[in-house]
Amino acid sequence: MAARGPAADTSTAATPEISGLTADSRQVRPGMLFAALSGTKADGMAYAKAAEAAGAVAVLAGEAANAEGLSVALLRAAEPRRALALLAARFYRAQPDTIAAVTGTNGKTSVAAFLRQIWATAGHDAASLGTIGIITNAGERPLSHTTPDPVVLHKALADLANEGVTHLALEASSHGLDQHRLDGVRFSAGAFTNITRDHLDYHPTFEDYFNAKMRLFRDLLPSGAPAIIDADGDHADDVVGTARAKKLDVMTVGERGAALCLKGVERDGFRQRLSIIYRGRLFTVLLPLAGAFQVSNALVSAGLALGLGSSAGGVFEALETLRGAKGRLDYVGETSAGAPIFVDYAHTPDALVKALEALRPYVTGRLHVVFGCGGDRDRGKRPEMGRAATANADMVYVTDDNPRSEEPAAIRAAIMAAAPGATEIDGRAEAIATAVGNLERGDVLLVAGKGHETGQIVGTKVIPYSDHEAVAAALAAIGERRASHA
Ligand SMILES: CC(=O)N[C@H]1[C@@H](OP(=O)(O)OP(=O)(O)OC[C@H]2O[C@@H](n3ccc(=O)[nH]c3=O)[C@H](O)[C@@H]2O)O[C@H](CO)[C@@H](O)[C@@H]1O[C@H](C)C(=O)N[C@@H](C)C(=O)N[C@H](CCC(=O)O)C(=O)O
Ligand SMILES: Nc1ncnc2c1ncn2[C@@H]1O[C@H](COP(=O)(O)OP(=O)(O)OP(=O)(O)O)[C@@H](O)[C@H]1O
Ligand SMILES: N[C@H](CCC[C@H](N)C(=O)O)C(=O)O
Ligand SMILES: [Mg+2]
Repeated sequence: MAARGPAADTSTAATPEISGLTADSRQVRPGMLFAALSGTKADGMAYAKAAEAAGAVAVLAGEAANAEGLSVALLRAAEPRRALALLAARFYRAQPDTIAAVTGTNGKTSVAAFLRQIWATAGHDAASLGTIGIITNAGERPLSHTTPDPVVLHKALADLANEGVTHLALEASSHGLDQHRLDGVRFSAGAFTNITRDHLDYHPTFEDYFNAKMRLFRDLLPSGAPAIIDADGDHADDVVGTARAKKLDVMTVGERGAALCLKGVERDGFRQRLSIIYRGRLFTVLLPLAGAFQVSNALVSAGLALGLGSSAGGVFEALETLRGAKGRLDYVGETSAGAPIFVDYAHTPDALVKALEALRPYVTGRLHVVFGCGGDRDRGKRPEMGRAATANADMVYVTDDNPRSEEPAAIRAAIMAAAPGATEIDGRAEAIATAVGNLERGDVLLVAGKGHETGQIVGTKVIPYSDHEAVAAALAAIGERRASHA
């Protein structure tokens, strides 16, 4: 391909053939274009010469970039991240025909997983892409980000399309939207779950966080595309306003929903019987998942499928066979006294409240929770999660999540300051073992924050670790049985 991107302004006459694209000088191979991006830690322009030495034939950079010392073509763009994304879209070309994006603080992974299952039930070759990787009818492959950088993303889209995937549900993170990782993706529909506190280490204010999410509706979805919005959360009206301003086909869902209106929910063991009005007709659905939050996620995913043309009968039938995404309120076993244990990915204050509320109906004794907070992430979440745990659980164990570069004891102390009566335990497996050992008949244990993760990030190292395995080991250690299904 020629190096001229749609948003780029070429400053030299040369238009070399480009063999590949990267924003990381360490990944440059001969013939590639190097995008010199200004990031949170470094300025990519500092690596332009290294990229040239490694064989880059063009450098994409911001408008103020200085070509001095560079002998390869320098492309300048007002928004180099966007230009890189558009170049990646042109370079890899193929994308699944139908791509739906879901944004929101919590529920993206779950909605993407549900939509993939609804489409697969309808006979489509469907996939999902996000925090738990890329999942197709044929298998799974991991990703390092919820929303991958544009080069990784567009290569994945082309691979999926070439493998025959026609329907893709993907997660749009606020970092991804803010950093233009999704620009150039041909979206057919979008959805919004909810917005509560998260990522205020990266976004200067909550308003900035909200506005980053709104890029999906304002900048990325084409006019007329379905926009499914959970109407029951705070700020839903502002999202509806943004979507209407772009002339999207707004479908609200939930108790206050106009397109899918939730009329009633009855608990049936760990299942829930839902009464839903759609186009004036009443549908009853037996959802095989626990928790009010999963009802919201099921409605958002159903709205996406319906908005994109699936039949109502097929969609509501598919909801009856949904499986939760891995590590989202996963039942992992129980003690011989019958106290069940769940692993969940709640790592925000609201998610912790919602996960504990989901389990409260099953508790006749005490609700226990083991959790920590990630290092190098929004510090304001720590006291809020401490408060959420003490207000909604009876036994609180504060331990480590992914400490990253931070001192684990300091993270725990910030949570403990807002969690009176909690027990602090150094070491996540130890905390789980203690909590499991304390379970009595009628109790329930929630292990929150790491969900599907298979490693613990300590410093820059990833140590193999899984909450599922830690629970199994804790049960084995006290000679209790582990349930055979998850
Ligand atoms: C804060 C953030 O989002 N950072 C991401 C961003 O890095 P950055 O642009 O700030 O990079 P930087 O380190 O300042 O470097 C600037 C530029 O110099 C380049 N460089 C740097 C060193 C070198 O030797 N050569 C070189 O070319 C870098 O490749 C980069 O392009 O772009 C990088 C390349 O795509 C990402 O790997 C990196 O993700 C970091 C590791 C990260 O942890 N991101 C998380 C917070 C994230 O994105 N999370 C979201 C949301 C999760 C959720 O809520 O679900 C996600 O979508 O996963
Ligand atoms: N609709 C929802 N409302 C509130 N909390 C939710 C909702 N859906 C899921 N949760 C909680 O948030 C956790 C994460 O859910 P999920 O992985 O689906 O969200 P996500 O938006 O993809 O998160 P991440 O940004 O970390 O990728 C769940 O384990 C659960 O505790
Ligand atoms: N995508 C989220 C995941 C957090 C998971 C939690 N285990 C942690 O490490 O804080 C983030 O990067 O903020
Ligand atoms: Mg996710």
